[in-house]
Amino acid sequence: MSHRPYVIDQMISAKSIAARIEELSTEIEKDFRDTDKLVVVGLLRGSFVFIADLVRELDLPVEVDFIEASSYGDAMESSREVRIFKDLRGRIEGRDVLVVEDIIDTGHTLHHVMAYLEAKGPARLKSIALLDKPARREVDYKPDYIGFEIPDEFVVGYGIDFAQRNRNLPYIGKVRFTDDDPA
Ligand SMILES: O=P(O)(O)OC[C@H]1O[C@H](OP(=O)(O)OP(=O)(O)O)[C@H](O)[C@@H]1O
Ligand SMILES: Nc1nc2[nH]cnc2c(=O)[nH]1
Repeated sequence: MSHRPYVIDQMISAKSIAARIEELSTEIEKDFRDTDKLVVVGLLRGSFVFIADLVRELDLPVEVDFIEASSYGDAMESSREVRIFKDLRGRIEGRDVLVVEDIIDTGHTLHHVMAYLEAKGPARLKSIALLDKPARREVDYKPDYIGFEIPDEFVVGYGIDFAQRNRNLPYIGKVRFTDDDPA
C-alpha cells in the first residue's frame, strides 16, 4: 500500500483503446479463422476488463477460461517470482489458445505462464498484451499481438491496479507522485 500522495494523468483514452481492440480483433479473426473453438484465457486479475471487451469484438466461436498469476503483490517492482494462484478449469491439450494479458513489463509473468500452458500440450498457443513496456524487459519474450507500446511509466486503469486500486478507471493513466513536484 502506498502512503505517498499521487494523481493519475491520462495516457490512453477509452476511445483509443476501443479502436485498437477493433483492429486487433480483425487480425486475430484472420489468424484463427480455421479454428473450431478458440480458448481465450484471461490472465487474472489485471486482464478482466480487456478480455471482456476483446471477446465481444471477436467474431469467432470462443470458450473463455482464466488463470491467475501474480508477481507484484502491492509493490511497484516485480518480485520476479511468479505464483499461480488459480489454474484453468478446462483442458487445452490439442486446442488453439490465446492468452490475454493487460501489460507486459519485465516479461516474467507472461513468460512463466506461457511455459506453464505450453506444457499442457495445446495445438497453438499465442498471446496478446494490451500494453507493452519494452524498455523494462528482463526476459526475452514478445507477445504475438500488442495493443500499445508505452514508455517506462507505472500505469493504472482499465483493469490494472496500484495496490488494488484504480482497476475501474475506463482509461489507462500514469501514476504521478505529487510529493515529487517542485514546490
Ligand atoms: O511483465 P511483468 O513485469 O511480469 O509484469 C506484468 C504483470 O504485472 C501485473 O500483474 P500483478 O502481478 O500486479 O497481478 P494482477 O494482474 O493480479 O494485478 C500485470 O497484470 C501483469 O500480469
Ligand atoms: N499497475 C501496474 N502494474 C504493473 N505490472 C507491471 N507493470 C505495471 C505497471 O506499469 N503498472
